[in-house]
Amino acid sequence: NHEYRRPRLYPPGPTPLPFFGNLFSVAFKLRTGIAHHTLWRSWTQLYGNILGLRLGLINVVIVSGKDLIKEVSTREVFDGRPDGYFFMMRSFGKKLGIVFNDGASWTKTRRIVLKYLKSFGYNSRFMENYVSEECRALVRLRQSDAGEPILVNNMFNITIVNILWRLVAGKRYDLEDRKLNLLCDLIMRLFRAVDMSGGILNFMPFVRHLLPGMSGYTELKSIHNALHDFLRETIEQHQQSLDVNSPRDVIDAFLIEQMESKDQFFTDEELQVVCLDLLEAGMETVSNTAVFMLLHVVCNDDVQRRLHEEIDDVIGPLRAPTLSDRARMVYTEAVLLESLRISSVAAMGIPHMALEDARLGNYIIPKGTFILLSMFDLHNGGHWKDPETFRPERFITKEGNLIQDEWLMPFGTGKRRCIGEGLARSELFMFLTHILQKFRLKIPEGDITPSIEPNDGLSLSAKPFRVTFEVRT
Ligand code: HEM
Repeated sequence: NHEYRRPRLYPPGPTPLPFFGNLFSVAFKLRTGIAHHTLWRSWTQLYGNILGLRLGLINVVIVSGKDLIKEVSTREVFDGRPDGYFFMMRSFGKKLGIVFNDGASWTKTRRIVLKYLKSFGYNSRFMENYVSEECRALVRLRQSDAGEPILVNNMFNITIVNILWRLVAGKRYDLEDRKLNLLCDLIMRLFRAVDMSGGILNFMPFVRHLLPGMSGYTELKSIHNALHDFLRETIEQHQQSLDVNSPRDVIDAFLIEQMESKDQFFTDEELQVVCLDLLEAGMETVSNTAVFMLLHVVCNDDVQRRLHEEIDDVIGPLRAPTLSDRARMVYTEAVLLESLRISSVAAMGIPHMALEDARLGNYIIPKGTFILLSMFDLHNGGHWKDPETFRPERFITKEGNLIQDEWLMPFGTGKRRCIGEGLARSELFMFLTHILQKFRLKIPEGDITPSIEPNDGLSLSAKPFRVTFEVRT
C-alpha cells in the first residue's frame, strides 16, 4: 500500500510566460483593487494548497491550510528568508539583523537581541510599567480632546514606539512629537507600498534603473534613508554618552560588546538593522491590530457593553488595569484573540525561503523559492464557521474558560515565530482596558460605519475612520 509516488516537480499554478512568469496575470487581477491575499486565495481554490507561481525571475509558492503552514514553519529547510532586492535594500544589500536574515548569523542575532531585551526588562514587571505609563499618557491625551471626532488610524503609533524604545534606546517621545510622527508615517507608507512578495523590485530588480519612479524605488529608497538617518543619530548619541559600566538599553549593550569582543559580528551596520527590525516589526503590526480592535468594538455595541461590564467588575473605575487582571478577564482576552483572528494583519506572514531543494506534499520546492503562508485564510476560512462575524464567544467554552484554538497562529510558529508576541499581547490588553475603563466609543454623528475591508500591503491596515471618546461617568 505504500506505493512511492514520484513527486511531480514544481507545484501547479497559472501558466507562466517566458521571462515574465505570471506577472501580467497578477497585475491584471490586482487592477480591480483586490488585495494580494484575496488573489492568492482564488488561485489556491483552483490549483490547490501548494500553489506554484513564477513572478519574473523568482519562484513564489503560496502555502495554505493549518497542517502545511505548520510543516513549513517547523522544517529547518524552510527557515530561510528571501534575499530579493526589496528585502535587502533596507539592510545595506546584506543579510543582517533578524527579520530578513538566515543561517548562523540569524540564529546568533536573534539569540543576542533576545538576551539584551530580557536584561532590560522585556516581558517583565519593568516592561509592564512602561506599557502602563504609556497607556495613561494616551488616556490623558484622549481626555483632553474627549467628545471630538478623532482619526484613530495613527493614534497608537508613538505609544508603541515609546514602549519598545524604552528598552532599545532608553527614550520616550511626547505623544504629539512631530518628528517621530513623521517617521511613523514613513513606516506606514513603506508598509502600504508593496505586499509580502516584495513586488517588482524583487522580481525584476533591474527595473529600478529603467523606471526608478514607477517601480517605487525612489520612494522606498528615500523612506529607508530617513529611517536609517534617525537610527544612526540615535546610535551616535549613545556612543557619545556611553558608560561601559552601566549600560542603559539594548543599544548600549551592543556597543559594549562591540568594544570588548573580537567577534566581527558586532558591526555598526548590524546594530542599525537590528534597531530597524524592531522598529518596523514592532510598530506596524501592533498598531494595525489595535486599530482594527477599536473598529470592531465601536461597531459592535454588545461587545463594547460586555467589555465595560467585565472591566467594571474586575478592575472598577479607579485603579489602573494591570496584566495580572488578564487571568480574570476571559471576555476581554477573547476580544483580543478575535481581533487577531479577524484582522490577521500579517496576512501572509513573513516570507520563508527554501534553503535546499525540498519535498513538500507531492512537489519539489526548489532551493531559493519564496514561500508565503496564507495566514489570513487560515484565520478566516471554513474552520471558523462564521469567519466574517466578530464573535469573541467563539474563544470561550460553555464553562467560561478561554479556548486556545490551534488554528489561530497570528505570530507564526516554529523557530522563526515572532519574538514580540508577549509584548504585543500585553500592549493590546492594556490599550483596550485602559481606554474602555475611561471612555465609551462612538462613531461620530454623520460619519458612515467604517469598512472592515483592509488596505493591502506588507501588513493589512484599516481604512481611515473616526471615533469619539466620550468620558464614562
Ligand atoms: C500584533 C502584533 C504582531 C504580529 C501579528 C506579529 C506577527 C509576526 C509574524 C507572523 C512573524 C513571522 C513568523 C514566521 O516567519 O513564520 C513575525 C516575526 C517577527 N516579529 Fe512579530 N508580530 C507582532 C508584533 C511584534 C512586535 C511587538 C515585535 C517587536 C519586539 C515583533 C518582532 C518580530 C521579529 C523580530 C520577527 C522576526 C523573527 C525571525 O525572523 O526570526 N513582532 N511576527
